[in-house]
Amino acid sequence: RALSVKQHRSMSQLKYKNTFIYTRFYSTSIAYLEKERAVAIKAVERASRVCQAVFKRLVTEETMTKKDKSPVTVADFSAQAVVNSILENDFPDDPVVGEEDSKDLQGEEGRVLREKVVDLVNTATEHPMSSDEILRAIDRGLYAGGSTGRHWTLDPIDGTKGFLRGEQFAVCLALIIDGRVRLGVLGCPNLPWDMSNPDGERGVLMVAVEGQGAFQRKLNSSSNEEVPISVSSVIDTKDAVFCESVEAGHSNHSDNANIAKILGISKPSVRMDSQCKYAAVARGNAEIYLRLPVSDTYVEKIWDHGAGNIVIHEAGGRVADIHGKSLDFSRGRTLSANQGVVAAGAQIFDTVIAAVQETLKYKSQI
Ligand SMILES: Nc1ncnc2c1ncn2[C@@H]1O[C@H](COP(=O)(O)O)[C@@H](O)[C@H]1OP(=O)(O)O
Ligand SMILES: [Mg+2]
Ligand SMILES: [Mg+2]
Ligand SMILES: [Mg+2]
Repeated sequence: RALSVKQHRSMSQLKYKNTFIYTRFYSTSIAYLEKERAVAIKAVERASRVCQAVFKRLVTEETMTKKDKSPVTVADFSAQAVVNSILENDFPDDPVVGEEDSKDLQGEEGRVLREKVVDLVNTATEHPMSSDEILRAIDRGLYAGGSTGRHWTLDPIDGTKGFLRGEQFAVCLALIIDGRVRLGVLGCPNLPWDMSNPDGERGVLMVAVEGQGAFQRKLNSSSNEEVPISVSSVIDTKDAVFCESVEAGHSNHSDNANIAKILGISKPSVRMDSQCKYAAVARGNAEIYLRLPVSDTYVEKIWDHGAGNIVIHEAGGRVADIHGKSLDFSRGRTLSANQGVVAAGAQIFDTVIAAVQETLKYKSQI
């Protein structure tokens, strides 16, 4: 699985010159998820471009409100349609667990929004799509998920609130096989390429396949160059920086601050929307991601953590819930077996979980 690109290429030539023996060898152990990786990158790149176009043209005009009061824009629907139609084309048998559905785009009530979505999607697809085809593509995301077989999970825009503020958001796509995340792509259009130069070039895509490491590449670039990434080498938590949600309604800022105090952290937290927090930890811009639950009833969704989870693992980090338990992607559309999320480099991970436990124990006593 960890063969170099050169080795991959030589095996694929053998595949064409010779017969099934090589084909089988190639497909099971050499090119593990090679096609899926390329297609997922293409899909996330296209969807990211759609989101950026929407931000330029539409964000300030109009947003709509979902029942749960989260803002949903024409970009969420368009990006889901774009990714799902690319996946359908290359992997017609793969179901998708996607965040959005077409309900709000249907009938006379949905007409205005639907027309905008149709317009936008057709700027990003190779072949024009009809309105019905677009609604159907969005609803390919209704799959229930589960512990067997393969399915994708998609958050067409994670961090809608960040997107609307012109700050961080991410297009997140992951492939789950038999209940485990095997491939993840994070498109982060507003993330600076170099954090030490925040006003410089923006747009990062991170990609990870199980056993192959994590990489970043420039989004919106003709270059396919990929750079390996790894988590920070900081081993003393007092030198660490932690990141958390901007929205206090998504993660408990005061619990997060207590944990930081126990860890001896003196630097202020980095507040960032979306799975860009995983990206920041994966390339060592921050050491820890804390997502302490704000309520006992909120259940995290698989599309909010799938891609980030594998990018962190492949960059040398670990991810678990507040009890130190790995995230279980086999339960369906949600992470119903888990509560909250903690991510950090492998070397400091156990120390961070211990601080989380201490904070929670103290809270339960008062
Ligand atoms: N009470 C909650 N606890 C944790 N996450 C939440 C909560 N409510 C919404 N979210 C989700 O948090 C994610 C954004 O996280 P962040 O603030 O870290 O960027 C969104 O996907 C959002 O889902 P939704 O799209 O359903 O609103
Ligand atoms: Mg949402
Ligand atoms: Mg989300
Ligand atoms: Mg979303």
